[in-house]
Amino acid sequence: MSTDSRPVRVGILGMGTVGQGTVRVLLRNAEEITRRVGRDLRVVHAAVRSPQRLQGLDFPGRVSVDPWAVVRDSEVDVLVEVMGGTGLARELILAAIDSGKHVVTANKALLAEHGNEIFAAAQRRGVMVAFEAAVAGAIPIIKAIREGLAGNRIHWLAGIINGTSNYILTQMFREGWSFAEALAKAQELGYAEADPALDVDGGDAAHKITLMASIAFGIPVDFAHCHVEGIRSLQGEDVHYAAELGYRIKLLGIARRRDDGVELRVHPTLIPQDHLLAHVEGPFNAVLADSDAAGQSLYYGRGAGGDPTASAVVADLVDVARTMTADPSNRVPHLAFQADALSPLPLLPMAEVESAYYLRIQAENRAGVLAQLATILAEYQISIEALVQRERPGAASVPIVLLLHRCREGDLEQAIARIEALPVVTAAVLRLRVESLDEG
Ligand SMILES: NC(=O)C1=CN([C@@H]2O[C@H](COP(=O)(O)OP(=O)(O)OC[C@H]3O[C@@H](n4cnc5c(N)ncnc54)[C@H](OP(=O)(O)O)[C@@H]3O)[C@@H](O)[C@H]2O)C=CC1
Ligand SMILES: N[C@@H](CCO)C(=O)O
Repeated sequence: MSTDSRPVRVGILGMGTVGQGTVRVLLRNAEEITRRVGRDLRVVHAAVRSPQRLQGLDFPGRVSVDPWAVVRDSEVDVLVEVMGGTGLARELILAAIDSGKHVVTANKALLAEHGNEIFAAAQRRGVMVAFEAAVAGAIPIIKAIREGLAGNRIHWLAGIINGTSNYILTQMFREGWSFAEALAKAQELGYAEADPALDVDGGDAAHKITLMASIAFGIPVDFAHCHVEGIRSLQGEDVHYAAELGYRIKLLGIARRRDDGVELRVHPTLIPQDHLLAHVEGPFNAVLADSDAAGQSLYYGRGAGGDPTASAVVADLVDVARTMTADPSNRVPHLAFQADALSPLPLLPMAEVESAYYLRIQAENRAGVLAQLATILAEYQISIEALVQRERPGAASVPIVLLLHRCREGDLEQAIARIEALPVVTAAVLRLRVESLDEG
């Protein structure tokens, strides 16, 4: 039992999907939480732009429309930031840290872009910034990597870490919904970001893999060098060709440590259809970690939505409440490694990445085309593993799908430029990466 039995007083910025979920979970599980912490966690003040959003919620504290009122409230010990954005949210969090408040946030965009500044400020002031909810919703992935795998050298992480885009891919390609229908439903269910382009264009997954790379490899947060591609370019025919070749397509975030640097990338990826990750559907997330002692470990759960995200926010509140009286130097470091022991490993450009590839090449429907493609690829020492070409009698052009063995992306890009310049090739080449997700 803690020696300080006073309630820990919580202020919340934002009472939308996550904010309301957090209050609901805190109220519903109050007794269990108190038994775990040894003190009550009590929400005393919340900020929301439209207070009518709180109708129907048995909200126990004060409500302000001005978020600064919560930050400046001397009765607030811990600030939960779940309003989103990277401008005002940054100022509010820095001010809260400056006044000695601990912070819990679900805001991956803010931490991916300003994490180094925020963690440094918290380190100086001796307060905690906890962010379990920022990555993979309910899955305790930050704790798993930062603490559970702390004895390992982590080789790589690969994750389905955007619930909205995984939900859209599932509904489009398994249920036959349109992109617009699936996105609208994801927004209605509270999965999507305020700006859903962040979900479908890969930015949200990039924020998350950037944070995970930092805690896995002990490197500063460097979102600017993360390579990002989303799901908009995917077509039904790619999903079907991939299936024919034995693969499923998922939006993956990948962070891989190499001797010469770190690969950090988000893109649609073909993965073997019998792999566990291939069966992660709807708003669920999963992260596969490959490390030297543990081998491969897989973490699976709900990646978005009010209650699942609240589960992570409340877990962080419990952690903060348990350790807020401890000497700051004895707490778990924000980025898993001691702040003065971060590695300068560079993030590698995509040209240096090695992968297998799927190409869809639209070309004139006549003899000799395949030979031209094979000749160009051979000049870059790129070999073909499999090929799919359907007869389409009478069609002026046909898709040719190639599965390529592993090669350097810079070489492939040069070969693709040569292929696109061929007079027989009628459209831009679609290039997707293929990952076997094998150990090591
Ligand atoms: N939804 C999810 O599944 C997950 C979300 N997150 C992150 O959590 C954060 C919140 O997301 P979510 O709950 O979905 O977002 P919502 O849009 O549902 O809620 C945001 C809340 O913040 C309030 N707000 C925004 N700006 C201000 C302001 N200037 N002053 C006062 N209140 C403000 C809004 O008020 P009003 O309602 O009046 O506009 C609203 O109550 C984001 O950073 C998001 O990326 C993280 C993991 C999962
Ligand atoms: N918009 C995010 C919320 C969870 O971080 C997603 O869909 O995964």
